[in-house]
Amino acid sequence: MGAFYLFSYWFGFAILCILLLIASAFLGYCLYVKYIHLKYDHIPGPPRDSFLFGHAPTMIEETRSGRNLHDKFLQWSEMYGPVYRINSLHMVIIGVTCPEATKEILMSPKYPKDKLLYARLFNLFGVRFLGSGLVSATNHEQWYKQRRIMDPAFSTLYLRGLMGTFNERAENLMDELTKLADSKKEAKMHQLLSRVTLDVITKVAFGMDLDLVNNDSPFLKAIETCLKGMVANLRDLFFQYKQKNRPFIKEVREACQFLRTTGEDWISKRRTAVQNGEDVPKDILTQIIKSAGQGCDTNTILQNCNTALVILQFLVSVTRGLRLFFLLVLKETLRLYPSAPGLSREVSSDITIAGYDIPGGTIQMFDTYVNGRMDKFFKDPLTFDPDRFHPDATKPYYCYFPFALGARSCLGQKFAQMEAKVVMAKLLQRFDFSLVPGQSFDILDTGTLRPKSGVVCNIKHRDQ
Ligand code: HEM
Repeated sequence: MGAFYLFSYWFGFAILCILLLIASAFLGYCLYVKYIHLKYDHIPGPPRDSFLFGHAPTMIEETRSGRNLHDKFLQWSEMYGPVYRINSLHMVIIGVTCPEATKEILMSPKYPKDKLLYARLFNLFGVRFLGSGLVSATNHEQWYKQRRIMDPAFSTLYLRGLMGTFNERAENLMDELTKLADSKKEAKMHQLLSRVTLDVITKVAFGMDLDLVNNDSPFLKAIETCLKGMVANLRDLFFQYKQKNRPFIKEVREACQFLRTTGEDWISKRRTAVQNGEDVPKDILTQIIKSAGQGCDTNTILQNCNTALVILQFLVSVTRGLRLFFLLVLKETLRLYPSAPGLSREVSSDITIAGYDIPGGTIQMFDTYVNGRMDKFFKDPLTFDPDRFHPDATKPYYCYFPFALGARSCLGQKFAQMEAKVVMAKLLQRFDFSLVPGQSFDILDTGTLRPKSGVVCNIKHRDQ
């Protein structure tokens, strides 16, 4: 009996000590959060939803209810000025719409991509996702090594040689549209364009004939699922710990694994073929394997191929102004509907932006969607006017960056433009489009932005 009492006494004591420890750790953490608030509260910002979670509940709710989070950032930028503060736990992100700061920070390699966001792309719920590929590498040396390997495969000269493939894939889409126009059936343009985009990259980059315009492929679903998982994981720090998300997390892991093994398989077959001197397609993968030489492992190539595939879900919304001059239309479309609107950088030392002293160690966030819709940068910002980008018009000054800026700008910019040019030229020459009533210009925020109602169109042959 005595032993039992003694055990209960010590057990109770141990529990009490543990509780006290947890309480003091929590108190210490709260004090730290308070210190962070004091350190940054001279920077304007919306009222926090809660002491601990800061603005995270608002952001999670925006995402959960299907609204575009970037509209919230736009609202905050308009209310609080060129720099505003977002808190979440002990972390602070500064939203910036000051052109001088945008120029300084995005154009200089001195400010790396931030680890908080980009390191979360390394793994997705425990399965390797983008690794330290081009988009997600935060270490400059590591990034530079890879970019040097990838650059030649995305040069204008090299891409011009792939024009035949661009054309051939775009023709598949035209055939499908011809069928729809003949049978007077509606065309789900967003879906079709997503498919042709992926079709082009898998052919141009990996020499694969998936013909996604006419066939379903687990590939499409896997990429969609990974993208969804990526956004959920980025926007809600506790997403993976919530019981109700378990089935979805399992799906994401499987999708990630599927992309990885498929990519590994394609790459290792091609490496072997190149090493054996076999006749291989003159595509981007061959170019990368050759320029990487022996020093580049499958992993490095794979993580960049995965990156490219995920990125290719970015789609230009070709809903308006189809008959206007191509490049201006494309630029104006990306002003209002940028596919990848947000960028962030880590600023390790103190900096002054628009008169506000910002302590070192913060993350600065730049948003081309927000800038593009502010009337301090673009007159009547919601009016679609391609002439804003006319060569004679004043160029936007560091307030327009749909392909990012500086060294870390989009590697695939020329690729995307070339592809859009081929597809749009064919579309314009051959068909007339009218939106099916009920379609809106609303945006679906899935990390990348896309048209919410799918751009369903009635199409007619142009000569009819
Ligand atoms: C309309 C189409 C596209 C848009 C709007 C776009 C936009 C962007 C943006 C904003 C970034 C910077 C991302 C960040 O810093 O987090 C980026 C990076 C990148 N993009 Fe694109 N992109 C497009 C198409 C493509 C295509 C077709 C490819 C490849 C085939 C591609 C490959 C890349 C790569 C590899 C990076 C990382 C570059 C680096 O850090 O060195 N993109 N893109």
